Amino acid sequence: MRYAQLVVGPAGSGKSTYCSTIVKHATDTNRIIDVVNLDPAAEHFDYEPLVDIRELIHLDDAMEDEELQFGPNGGLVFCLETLLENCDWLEEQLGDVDDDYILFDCPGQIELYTHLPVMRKLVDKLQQWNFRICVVFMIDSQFMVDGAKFISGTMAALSVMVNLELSHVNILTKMDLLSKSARKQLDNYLDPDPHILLADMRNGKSKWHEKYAKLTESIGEVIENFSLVRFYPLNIKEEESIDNILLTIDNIIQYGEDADVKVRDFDEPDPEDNDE
Ligand SMILES: Nc1nc2c(ncn2[C@@H]2O[C@H](COP(=O)(O)OP(=O)(O)OP(=O)(O)O)[C@@H](O)[C@H]2O)c(=O)[nH]1
Ligand SMILES: [Mg+2]
Repeated sequence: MRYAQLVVGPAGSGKSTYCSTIVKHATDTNRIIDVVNLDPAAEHFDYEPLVDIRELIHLDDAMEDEELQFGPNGGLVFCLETLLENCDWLEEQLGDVDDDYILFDCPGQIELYTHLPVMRKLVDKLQQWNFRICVVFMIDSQFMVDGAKFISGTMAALSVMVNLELSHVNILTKMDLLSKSARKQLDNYLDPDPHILLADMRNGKSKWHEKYAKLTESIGEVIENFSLVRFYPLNIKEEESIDNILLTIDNIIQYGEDADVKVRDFDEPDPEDNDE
């Protein structure tokens, strides 16, 4: 088995920062976690990538090509499709290491995860290569501190879940930037209760909310009924917070459990061989 986190989410939500934070935490705790950069337009990140899509194709290649003439978003999709067409390259770069653990730092265009097929296809490839994958959907906590935004963020998370059909964790990033009062507000949502959300939105009493109160209510019920939509806060300034997130994801992809089995097998004395 091999292990992977597919780190996705809107532009600037903190994906690359998360990857470097996890790598550092892993190093400090004697683990090896590598990162693959899948953002063909990336300019800066604080980790040493194991594989970098830009070595295969850079966004500029797609945009500056006289025939292709892509804009930034079409260009990005083109780059990822090129990666899929060259998945032998990716497979070779990844190597074939048993029990390896890799974070895939993805681009920030949300449509890649909500409805385009390209990421889904990449996931299929990774699964063929024996990766057990957890999607890690990052969302900036600063955009989640009122009812309407929370519902909108939740719907985004849901559509990623439905499109990628994988184990899934939602992470609220940049918790260190929240004020005390914003933090309190957010706490009300962490175990999503649509009734709190709705009451909160009704307090706004805008014309729109009056008119669509029923719609909002139904959305609230969908969120509650799915109860899959749960958010884990991450404060990268607190080691314990990072540790909790990693532990949660490790459990989901069953990292360590198989290794335990292997150790046990190994320790079992072989009756045929008394030398070891
Ligand atoms: N204070 C604080 N800043 C953060 C945190 N995470 C990210 N940032 C900042 O937010 C900005 C965007 O972070 P990135 O990690 O580049 O976000 P990204 O999701 O990789 O962005 P794209 O790849 O462009 O989609 C940077 O200036 C980071 O320093 C966090 O947990 N706390
Ligand atoms: Mg990034």
